[in-house]
Amino acid sequence: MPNDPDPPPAKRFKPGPPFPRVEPKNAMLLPGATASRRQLPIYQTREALIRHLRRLHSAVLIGETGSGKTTQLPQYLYEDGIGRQGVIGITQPRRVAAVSLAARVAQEKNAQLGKLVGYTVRFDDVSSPETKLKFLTDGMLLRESLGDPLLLRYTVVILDEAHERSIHTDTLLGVVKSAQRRRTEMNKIPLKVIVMSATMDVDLFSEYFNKCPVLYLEGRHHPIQIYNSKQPQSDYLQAALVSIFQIHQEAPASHAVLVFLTGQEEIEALARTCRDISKHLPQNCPGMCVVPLYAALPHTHQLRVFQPAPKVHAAFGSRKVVLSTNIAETSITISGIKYVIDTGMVKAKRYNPESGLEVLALQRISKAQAQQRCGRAGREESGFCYRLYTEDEFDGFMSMTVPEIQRCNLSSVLLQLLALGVSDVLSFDFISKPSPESLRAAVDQLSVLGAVDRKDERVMLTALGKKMAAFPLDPAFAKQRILKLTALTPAPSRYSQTLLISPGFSCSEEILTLVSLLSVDSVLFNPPSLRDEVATVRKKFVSSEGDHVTLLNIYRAFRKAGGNKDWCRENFVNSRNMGLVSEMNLKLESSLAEPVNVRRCLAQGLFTNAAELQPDGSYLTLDSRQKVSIHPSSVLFQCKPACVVYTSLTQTSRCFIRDLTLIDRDWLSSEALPESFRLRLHLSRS
Ligand SMILES: Nc1ncnc2c1ncn2[C@@H]1O[C@H](COP(=O)(O)OP(=O)(O)OP(=O)(O)O)[C@@H](O)[C@H]1O
Repeated sequence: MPNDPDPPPAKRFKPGPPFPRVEPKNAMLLPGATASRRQLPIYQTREALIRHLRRLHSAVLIGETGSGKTTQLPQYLYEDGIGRQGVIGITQPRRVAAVSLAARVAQEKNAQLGKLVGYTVRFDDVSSPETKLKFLTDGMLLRESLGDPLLLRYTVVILDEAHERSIHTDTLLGVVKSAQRRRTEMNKIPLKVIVMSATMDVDLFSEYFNKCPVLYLEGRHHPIQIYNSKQPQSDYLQAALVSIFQIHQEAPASHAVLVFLTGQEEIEALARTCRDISKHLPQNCPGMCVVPLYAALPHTHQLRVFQPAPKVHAAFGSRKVVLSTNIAETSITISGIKYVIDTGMVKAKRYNPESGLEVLALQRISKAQAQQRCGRAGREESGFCYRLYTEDEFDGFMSMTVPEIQRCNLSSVLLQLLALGVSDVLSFDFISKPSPESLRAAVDQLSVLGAVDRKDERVMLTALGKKMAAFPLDPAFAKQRILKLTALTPAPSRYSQTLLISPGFSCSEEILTLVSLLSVDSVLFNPPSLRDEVATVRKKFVSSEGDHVTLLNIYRAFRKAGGNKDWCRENFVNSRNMGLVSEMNLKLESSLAEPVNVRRCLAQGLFTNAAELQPDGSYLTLDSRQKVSIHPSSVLFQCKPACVVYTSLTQTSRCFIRDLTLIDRDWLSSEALPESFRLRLHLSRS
């Protein structure tokens, strides 16, 4: 470790109050409970819980992180014969949680994964007709509801981690509530709904489900000692680095560390620094195995966090240090984690309905998130949480995270609701209403795309809109031959336009392929430590026309190589994710369309995402006049093109545009684009 003037954590941090601990009382042994299951706090209340839940239609369940809600409650219900006529579905905001929880519960039930206990997540369905306990992402259940609005396959739906308030959870809450009511009205098997979390606004949820009872689970399995920084930290990354190495030099190697950071680049950079520093530590220090975890990481790599650290140091063992985004914040148990380091920061979506811009911006977490982060320690034994912010700073955090539905573009959600037959989408029973401006902006956008018609105050799905809604990607993917895409998530609605107009440019195959490539998890590996090597091998694919054409070149080469794994490794291509796109029957032939057609089509489809070079070298978005910069990962980074369209916008130190295509500004004057946009374009030029 380089000269480090900071005192050890115990001196830099101030202890906060420990989590309360409830000693287990004498409990009756129930069938199906193994010793470790019986030790969880929820076990003490099993009988009472079941008694209440047997008669309740809806309930809110709140209990400490790690008390056993997610892994135990579904098993209790099943073991006590509740909901056995159908499936007990447990939703999770994230895929990695759904998969790891299903694996844990299957193990506890001594069952083969995919039989009694299974999961369904994007691209991966490990369930069968035998599956009674099914873990799934809330997005997947929402998808299922399109084909089965009453959710008749389910007898119980447990909405877990409801405090996260993702757009899918909030929409699902309304869908589940409506299915429950309609099933009762139609005398069908009732649907039991249980909303769970350790950190939620219980009154809000109880009120929403007709003032249903709130069940409190008392007790914490293992104590967690929280320490707050004594001083505000000006550089949370540096503070995290110092804390990691102080723990590393003081604690036994078996004590793993989990650090919460904000995004891929930050994580990869810190991982590199940690690996470099750990090489220069004294001989008697344990080895360090740094494991990154973020959404864009291939799924198999994500699962590495659950494995023990490989023995890199024969004599002193090696410590697992997990560097993660908020993907590890809720639900999951990572074995060995004794220490959590919480930077208090997160990258979250923000939407401005006036500009139509949706950006990812760095911000402080909420108190609920801080508590969830803490709860990732102390799961197998007592733990510690080092918060890189002071108690005063913590007091200033918002208590709950602002629901995503109030800070993102709503067009995909509205389209799904319309497809579900919701007659009045603008007054849909959302648990927290989105702003009228966002709703109006979403309707406007769908209307520009031809997905909806407006009559008076009513919004109706057009025949085209119905087709669009059949696909989870985005309204515009309504094309029969990509039916296999049904497992993808919604992409920004701006792709819609692109796909719709692609036949006019004779480049439907290219655009379909592009949208798929941009919608699956990253198809390319870009390890920062090998940046130069990656740049060298990618040179042969790079097009001066931009990232989209470059991506198509890589895809074509992948198909030509027959998806060969060695080829993928050499070219830093993620063979699994690329293979998924290829399996979708996107047989892109080599010279179907001229790249210029693809670019023209992208320009017209993504017209709201156009940006123009300014005399001072910066870029301004044409629609909302926002200052942006080209992200260094773009092949156009060095070229300073005059005008581009981009796929996404990320705000970190600056507002970066990513995945670009070079365009001619005049293409944006096309009659096909809305009059209002052309007028604005004209004004900006004059
Ligand atoms: N994969 C696992 N490996 C080891 N122990 C596990 C695993 N999953 C769960 N556990 C044990 O079971 C306990 C309960 O986990 P569970 O996910 O059911 O709690 P929870 O109350 O839902 O927590 P949270 O609110 O954090 O999701 C954990 O604290 C841990 O002791």
